[in-house]
Amino acid sequence: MIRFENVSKRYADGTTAVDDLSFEVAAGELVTLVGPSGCGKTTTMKMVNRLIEPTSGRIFLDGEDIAAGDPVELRRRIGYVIQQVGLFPHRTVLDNTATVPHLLGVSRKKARARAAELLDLVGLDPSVHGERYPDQLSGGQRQRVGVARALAADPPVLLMDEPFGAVDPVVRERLQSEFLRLQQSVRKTVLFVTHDIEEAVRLGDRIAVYGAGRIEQFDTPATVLGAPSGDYVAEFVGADRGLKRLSVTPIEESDLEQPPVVRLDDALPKELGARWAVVLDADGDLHGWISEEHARGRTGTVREHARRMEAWLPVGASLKHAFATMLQHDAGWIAVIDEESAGRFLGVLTPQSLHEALRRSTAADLRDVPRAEVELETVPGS
Ligand SMILES: Nc1ncnc2c1ncn2[C@@H]1O[C@H](COP(=O)(O)OP(=O)(O)OP(=O)(O)O)[C@@H](O)[C@H]1O
Repeated sequence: MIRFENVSKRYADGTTAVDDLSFEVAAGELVTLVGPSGCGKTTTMKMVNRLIEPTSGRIFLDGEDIAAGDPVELRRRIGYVIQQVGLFPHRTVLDNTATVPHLLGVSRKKARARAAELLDLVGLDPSVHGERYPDQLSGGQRQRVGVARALAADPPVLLMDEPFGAVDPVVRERLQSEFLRLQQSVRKTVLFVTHDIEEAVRLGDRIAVYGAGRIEQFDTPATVLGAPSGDYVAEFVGADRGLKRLSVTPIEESDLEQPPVVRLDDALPKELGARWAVVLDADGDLHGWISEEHARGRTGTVREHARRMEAWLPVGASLKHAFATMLQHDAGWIAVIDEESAGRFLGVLTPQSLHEALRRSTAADLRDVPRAEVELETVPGS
């Protein structure tokens, strides 16, 4: 969808901002450009919508060399979100969002109706926030309007330059989750600039890690974290990259252990055969758990002695989420269920299997990377 071919940019004062850059972004892919200040991320992005022209090399959008066409026409196909949102101060939020489609010839009524839908999509209530002016919104709400406005003309490509940089960390995390959810439904081709590695890892299908004017590594978050291409990337992603990797590795069914299982309506067994067992209902759904200590010497049914399960997660949740849940409930294991099939119990994850899962994902992602270059950190407590 977007292809850079040997692109360089030298500014008039001799600064080489981007040096012989070649990469490709697939349709519907979200690529984060991450790196320290001044490494050329913004320059890269602004060459895509021709706010900056390259000194050499070519950029293709959907197979067409962008230098050949009209820049205004080009920008209609590209949404642009920046940190200083740039909303019109004297227009309401709804009008701000409807402006571009209206300029493109959509009737005012239709443009406003679409704007209301988009505000809703980014988590703003059009009937409440739509009639306000930009200075009557919080920073996070203004950023949401920025995203809604960029989507208003339904462009296939979105360029986002530190869009969540100006808000506090809690709001930023919320905006990131909302944006990820939104991207799942709109599937735009996105270039997203950030200097925050956490943000890059969380949002990117792939990450381009920049050194001065060049991409040092361009790969999935899991691979960048599991096998940094060299000292520069290793240092940039941070010494805690093993922990960061937890957040990009989902729990898979094959990671799970199978503990003893008892049914709710069974008679209490004499021995559980383990320190604890999982309790399922007649449909195989998770009910809770029972401990050997609690069951020993007692009679009756499992139901009378079972405890409710607090620590559980759906399959597909991240290993980080699993680890956090274990800590939160002070639990040595957590149950994993299949939400798609109404909560069917699949198995449990322990610190041991969590560590194994991390190893498994590293091995799977890094098939082509020599073993000696793969670094893993152990999970604390395992
Ligand atoms: N108009 C310009 N004239 C001269 N040099 C420029 C110009 N714009 C940017 N530069 C330089 O080009 C280099 C890359 O700048 P760019 O804005 O692309 O970096 P960045 O990675 O986006 O940085 P930041 O994270 O700080 O925004 C920097 O050294 C910058 O000083």
